[in-house]
Amino acid sequence: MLVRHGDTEGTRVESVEAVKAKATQFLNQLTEADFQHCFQQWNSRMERCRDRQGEYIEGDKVATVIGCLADGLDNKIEIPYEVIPHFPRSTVQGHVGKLVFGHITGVPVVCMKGRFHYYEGYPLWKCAMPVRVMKLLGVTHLIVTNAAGGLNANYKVGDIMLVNMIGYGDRTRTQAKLFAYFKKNYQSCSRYLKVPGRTTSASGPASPMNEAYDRVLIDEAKRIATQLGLGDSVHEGVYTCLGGPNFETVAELKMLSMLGADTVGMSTVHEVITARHCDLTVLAFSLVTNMCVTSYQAMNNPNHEEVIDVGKMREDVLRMFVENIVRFIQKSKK
Ligand SMILES: O=P(O)(O)O[C@H]1O[C@H](CO)[C@@H](O)[C@H]1O
Ligand code: HPA
Repeated sequence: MLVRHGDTEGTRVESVEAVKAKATQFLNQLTEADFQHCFQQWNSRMERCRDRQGEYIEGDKVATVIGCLADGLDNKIEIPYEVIPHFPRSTVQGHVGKLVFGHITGVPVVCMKGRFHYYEGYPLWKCAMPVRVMKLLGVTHLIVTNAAGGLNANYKVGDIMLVNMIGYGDRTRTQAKLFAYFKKNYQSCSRYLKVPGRTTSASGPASPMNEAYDRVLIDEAKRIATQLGLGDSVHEGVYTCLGGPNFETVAELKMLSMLGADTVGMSTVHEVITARHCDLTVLAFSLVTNMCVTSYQAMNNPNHEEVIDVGKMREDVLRMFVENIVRFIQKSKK
């Protein structure tokens, strides 16, 4: 919910109607050109955005991209994507298509019920546009979730994998190679996103995407997992995004596996690139909804219904997990 949070006047929550009116008015001011401009001249644009934002939003917000969580928010306000000017529409089965504002343990959050995928026909910049909107609304942290196929043989259906594309000690050489491979893709991805290219020296540690996934949040999420008794089912690994909408072939999965990927899906990467570009702190995790089939003989192909079912099955765990993470973010800001 767009609330004045921890402000000096002691007003924690405005009336729901007042907040809704302001949010709608604010979103109505945004034009497609605004978003295009955001991508092209980010720095100066952000100054203006900050000014606008200051008109009615103060304090810190947390955003999550996790559908089920939206249902349990306190003081919920739902804004269907259709009423938000220039917003894409959800076309994927199981993706409802609403921005939901509310609170998690007293912390103001905005959730997306339904995200946008490249395979729906949207350009990547448009798939990631909600992240820009969140930034404009004052969001500071983005918790991105996805349903994904498990490539790592140690994973099981229902497990959680905290995304850590690269770096940090326990990476293998294969994963370092994978990063080099992805770095190239980031650069071409950036072009689609209309983000000014980020160049890196051949040998340098380089791209800001190295720290895309916040180390403090990853470590805290692991600690929370242990505390919640989820220890064995929570991992840290490499997420890969392919274009979809088809599930991957055995050959593709073998290749990804050899490159060191641990989960595979069809989202998240462009959202995270965008979030980092507008300086949001990011935590991302995959829910392993199916194990990838890497044998031509296997008969158990993945399907979207299975993905939705496993998502539902793990809803309570995900909610608990995210609530604790949000609580930590809030505490760490004080
Ligand atoms: O990445 P999210 O949106 O969680 O969804 C995943 O699940 C769908 C496949 O069933 C694909 O859209 C894939 O990307
Ligand atoms: O196996 C998968 N592949 C791609 N995307 C997915 N989303 C859920 N499972 C999968």
